[in-house]
Amino acid sequence: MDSVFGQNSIPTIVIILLLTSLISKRFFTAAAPKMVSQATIQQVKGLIGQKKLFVASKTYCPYCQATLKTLFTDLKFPEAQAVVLQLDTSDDGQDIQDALYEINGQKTVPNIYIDGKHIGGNSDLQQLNASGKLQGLLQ
Ligand SMILES: N[C@@H](CCC(=O)N[C@@H](CS)C(=O)NCC(=O)O)C(=O)O
Repeated sequence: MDSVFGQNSIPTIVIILLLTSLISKRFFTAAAPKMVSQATIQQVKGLIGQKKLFVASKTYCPYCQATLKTLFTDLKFPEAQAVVLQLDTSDDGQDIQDALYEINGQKTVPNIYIDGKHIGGNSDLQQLNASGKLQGLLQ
């Protein structure tokens, strides 16, 4: 019985499969996060644990400004107890952002930690503040 694909169907199917595989590999490779060295990941983990508060920020980011205002202006958290990194103005900012993504799966800034515990972004911080829990965490 003839195949529904007709003659030469097998080579055609093989070529289609190969092309599909090549195209999808290209897409998935482009979407995959950049590889970060273990050394950078360890360095960033060190920065996260260095002080009570860690914020990875960008100077132009309105969510970061809101977070910094809440922490340092409204709640008067002492700047000396915080590590605040401005990723867009530092040479290794992109590496740090990639490492943070590897560590906690968050791609955006601000990327906030308190006592080495991942808080999340600005919306998470504002929720904690609105619920009255943030001040306790910062004590
Ligand atoms: N829902 C997030 C929004 C944060 C956000 O969108 N940040 C932007 C900068 S303003 C960002 O990180 N964009 C990607 C990037 O800069 O790599 C939050 O509340 O923190």
